[in-house]
Amino acid sequence: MTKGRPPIRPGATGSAYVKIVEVGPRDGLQNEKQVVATAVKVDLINRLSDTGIPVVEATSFVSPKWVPQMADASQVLTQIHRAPRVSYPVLTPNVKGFHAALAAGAREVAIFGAASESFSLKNINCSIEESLARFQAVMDEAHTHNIPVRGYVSCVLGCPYEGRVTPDAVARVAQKLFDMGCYEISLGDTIGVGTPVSMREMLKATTQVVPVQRLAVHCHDTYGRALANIYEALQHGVRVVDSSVAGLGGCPYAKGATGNVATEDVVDMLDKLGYITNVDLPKLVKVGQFISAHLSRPNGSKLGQQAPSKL
Ligand SMILES: CC(C)(COP(=O)([O-])OP(=O)([O-])OC[C@H]1O[C@@H](n2cnc3c(N)ncnc32)[C@H](O)[C@@H]1OP(=O)([O-])[O-])[C@@H](O)C(=O)NCCC(=O)NCCSC(=O)C[C@@](C)(O)CC(=O)[O-]
Repeated sequence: MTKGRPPIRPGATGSAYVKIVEVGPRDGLQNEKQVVATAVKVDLINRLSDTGIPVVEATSFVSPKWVPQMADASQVLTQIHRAPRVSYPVLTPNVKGFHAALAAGAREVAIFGAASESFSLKNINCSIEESLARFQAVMDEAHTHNIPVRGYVSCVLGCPYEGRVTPDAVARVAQKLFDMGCYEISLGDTIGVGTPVSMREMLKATTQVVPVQRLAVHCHDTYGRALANIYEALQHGVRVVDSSVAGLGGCPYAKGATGNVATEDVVDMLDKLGYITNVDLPKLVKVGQFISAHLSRPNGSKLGQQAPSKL
């Protein structure tokens, strides 16, 4: 254990516990220019599963014409070693994706909408209203098969095509997904333009319609403000944070957006603030170094760039 870290308390759930949702294998790798071999994805997920992270988003069942990097979704999901206390949600934009995910053994899925019309069109080729109808069909199937569904709202603090997105627009979509039955709504700052002020305004509106215990934040780090924005969200009671090991990623439909905030840096900040994540940070740092080396890319985690003796 790192010197000065609070003791790990397995199963801690109180308000000091923050759930980390690792999205690197999906959100990170979907945007890689090079083809990443299935075996490497599986290795990455297995290593992440061994760090104490409770949720590892594994892949997405989307059109391979739209996102070729996720074309091996079924192979990834069937080849990973599933750790007993880890869940492995996958993205399913429609019923076709849901059935493919189910056939590959998915036990949890996520639907993904947006608070901006233009982004919805670019990302999933339909309007917000149409997307909600598609998602309802996924929810119905999920209900039949007893599969929990997570919901995403993209562009909650700004859109690459429309600019400002109002807090009310975010709250509207978040509420629809929640009312549909999503157990958790992840609020995505897709292009990392948010600030603590815009995060505050957005959460003020969204927590009016969705209980804060059901909200997660998903911050990209384009301008280096993700940790500050997460800190702000913590002040409002948010206790679920999405992040990506080594800061992998971006979104194929949000040009210029860099990766998610690095999981290592989030866990480190939470540790230093006295929150509990149950994540083994030195192990996680090694996973970030492994994938960065494999992809021959700079490690997007500040912590991951340090020498092991300094951790
Ligand atoms: C949503 C669709 C499928 C609609 O795509 P479409 O073209 O409108 O769909 P369609 O129903 O007209 O079907 C067209 C073709 O796609 C196939 N198809 C249809 N559905 C599927 C499926 N599920 N899996 C595999 N294939 C599928 C379908 O069979 C057909 O094949 P064809 O007859 O041409 O050979 C498409 O737009 C798509 O795949 N988009 C990809 C979106 C995506 O993955 N974006 C990145 C993830 S979102 C994100 O990163 C943001 C997030 C979540 O991280 C939060 C944040 O940061 O904000």
